[in-house]
Amino acid sequence: MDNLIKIDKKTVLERFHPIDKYTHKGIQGHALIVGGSYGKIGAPLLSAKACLKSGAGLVTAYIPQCGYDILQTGIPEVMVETDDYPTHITAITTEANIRAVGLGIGMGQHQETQQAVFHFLKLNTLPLVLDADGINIMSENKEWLEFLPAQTIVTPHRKELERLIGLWDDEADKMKKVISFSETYDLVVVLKGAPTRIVYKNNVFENTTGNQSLATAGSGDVLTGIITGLLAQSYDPDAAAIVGVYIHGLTADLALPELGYHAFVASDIIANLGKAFSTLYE
Ligand SMILES: NC(=O)C1=CN([C@@H]2O[C@H](COP(=O)(O)OP(=O)(O)OC[C@H]3O[C@@H](n4cnc5c(N)ncnc54)[C@H](O)[C@@H]3O)[C@@H](O)[C@H]2O)[C@@H](O)CC1
Ligand SMILES: Nc1ncnc2c1ncn2[C@@H]1O[C@H](COP(=O)(O)OP(=O)(O)O)[C@@H](O)[C@H]1O
Ligand SMILES: [Mg+2]
Repeated sequence: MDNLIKIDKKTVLERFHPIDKYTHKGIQGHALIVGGSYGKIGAPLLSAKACLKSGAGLVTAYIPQCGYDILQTGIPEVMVETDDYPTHITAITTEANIRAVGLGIGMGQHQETQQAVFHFLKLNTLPLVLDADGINIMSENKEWLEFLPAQTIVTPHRKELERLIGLWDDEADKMKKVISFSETYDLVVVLKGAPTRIVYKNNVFENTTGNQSLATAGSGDVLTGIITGLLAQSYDPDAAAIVGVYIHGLTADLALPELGYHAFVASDIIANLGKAFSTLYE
């Protein structure tokens, strides 16, 4: 592919914003993570934690009631707003001062949740990351794609991509379809996999970090949190996606000597975020 740009340390440093000595949490930005359902509260927990540990100044998680104690205990630094319903999301309310939203992880696709997404999208103008059930709900209601703000980031894995754009013949056909989809709706498409590729405006970026340790539950939920955290820090959406996938993959490379391929879990991505970001200051 002739327009392919490798995401290496140099590409990332061209887009990375070191944290200013005199910043404060207001400047670092307030992110909102929306997701979770009964049995899948771990997804917004992992995502919100990763978001905060990627430099966002404040993080609020919007979850169903059943996740309240889990979130507050699992990560006390994150603020929590709960839906009126116990097991799934039925409305999505955003507070003032939110700068970026990550939506869909562990959320399920209940009919009431789909309606909540519809009403949210009709009013929302904030930068947005859509993952997991956020993507699946758009696949069920393709006419809602029109409501996505310009440069919304979507982060499908292979199966989610298939639901969103339909089947492709081969790799070249897939890339052609994704480029056309990205242009039609002005989306930054993060094609998660080995390797992860990012498609935006006819540019294709390919990540150089990461390994098979990332094939573990919740690793995509963590990526959504990282990218949303960068968006809240006012990164351009394509830059947030590029820096986010590089740092996410790097955590697995840094952890490899200690954890190997088997014992690495999504929480280890979060545990290694500090080391990964620190390499950008060397
Ligand atoms: N602890 C938690 O709360 C977790 C919640 N999760 C949530 O569970 C929901 C379902 O997500 P899933 O992705 O598991 O379900 P999906 O049904 O969307 O995707 C999984 C299916 O896709 C297939 N597949 C094919 N190629 C794939 C690829 N490259 N990567 C991943 N899968 C591929 C798998 O074999 C499987 O059949 C989402 O809302 C997600 O956020 C998961 O992230 C797991 C952890
Ligand atoms: N073999 C692999 N090599 C590199 N990265 C991988 C591999 N398998 C999975 N990943 C990464 O792990 C993440 C998995 O995301 P996803 O399937 O959404 O997980 P989940 O929904 O469980 O959170 C993606 O960022 C993907 O690129
Ligand atoms: Mg996922």
